[in-house]
Amino acid sequence: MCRIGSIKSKVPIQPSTALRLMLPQQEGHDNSGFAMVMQDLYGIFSNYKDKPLLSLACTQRGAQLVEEYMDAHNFVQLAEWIPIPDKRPGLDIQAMPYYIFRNYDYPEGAEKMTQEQKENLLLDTRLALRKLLEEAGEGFVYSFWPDVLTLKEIGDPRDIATYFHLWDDNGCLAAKSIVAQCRQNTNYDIVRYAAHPFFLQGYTLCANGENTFYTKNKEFQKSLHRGYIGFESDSQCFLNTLHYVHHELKWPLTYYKHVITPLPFEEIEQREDKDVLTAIRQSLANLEINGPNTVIGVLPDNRMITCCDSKKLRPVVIGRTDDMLAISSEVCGINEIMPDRDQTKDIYPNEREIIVIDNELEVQRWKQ
Ligand SMILES: NC(=O)CC[C@H](N)C(=O)O
Repeated sequence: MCRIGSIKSKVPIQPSTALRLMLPQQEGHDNSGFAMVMQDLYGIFSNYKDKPLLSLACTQRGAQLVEEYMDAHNFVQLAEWIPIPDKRPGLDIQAMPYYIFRNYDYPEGAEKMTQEQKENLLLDTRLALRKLLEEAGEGFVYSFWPDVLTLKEIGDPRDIATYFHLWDDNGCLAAKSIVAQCRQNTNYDIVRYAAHPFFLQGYTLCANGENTFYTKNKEFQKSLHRGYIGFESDSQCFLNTLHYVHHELKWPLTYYKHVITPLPFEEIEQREDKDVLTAIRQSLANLEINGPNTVIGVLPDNRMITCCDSKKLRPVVIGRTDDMLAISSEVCGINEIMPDRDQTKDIYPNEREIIVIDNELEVQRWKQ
């Protein structure tokens, strides 16, 4: 069983806090993937919050291919962070030669584009870079979006942090939102793209569990949107459905839960909104999920969410102080980073709700 965790804070935090949240939970994963997505960035990217940030891991040739592509498509490089790794012997990490985090200015003429056109440009650019690197076997690209940084690796999270100097708290990387996952592979090959969280057009998501409707979800999703690709982990289906319901159909977020874990027909019959709920069940049955699962997500407006499968077969807990809130598979992670919080205020979400944390750290519980 993987472990998932996230922190939303009023003051910027560094990755070491997210690692301290995750490490006490290490019994639950097998070093098959560690990743984190940082959003609402401070540190070295603070002056470029509105400019798209590319996160990739590649070879030297891969870096060259990306540069050529970006030049040819008139993206102008603004700022860059290329970590100089700590290569001490004995670290459990399957590192790539280069990690590149680079802000670009939009191509000329982008100021006339609508928000939707810009979002499509960024997605299409990421997909094109992914294809380029994949075909050449020279690297991986994880996100290309303003104010979002993704780091993915295979190995022991503690060693990965050492490799990237994340224990040093040197102020380079800081954010008000971090989502992290330590993976236990229950799917197929161990590959970088399978490390959660996954990212798509402002939506971030990681999961703990199994989606036994993976094949059904995947076949349907492939026909819905060009961004629904890869499927290296069954959990990517949760992200695609979140994006589809909220971004493509533009439905209120509450319907996400009704799509992935609909109420039983007997319960729907008792509800005032039974026509809508029945229509959803009938038309989007292929997006229902099954199996034990908990997910943590972040929306384009930076709200953070969590919800569980319909039987609550995977744990999750939320703890908070005045300035910081954390979601975690296990309470021991929260105890580590917030030992002095009021534990009586911890929230254990139930199987029929979505928890939404807004940017003031107010917690809303939306009953399905
Ligand atoms: N152990 C887990 O929770 C695994 C999550 C998911 N099934 C994956 O392999 O990516």
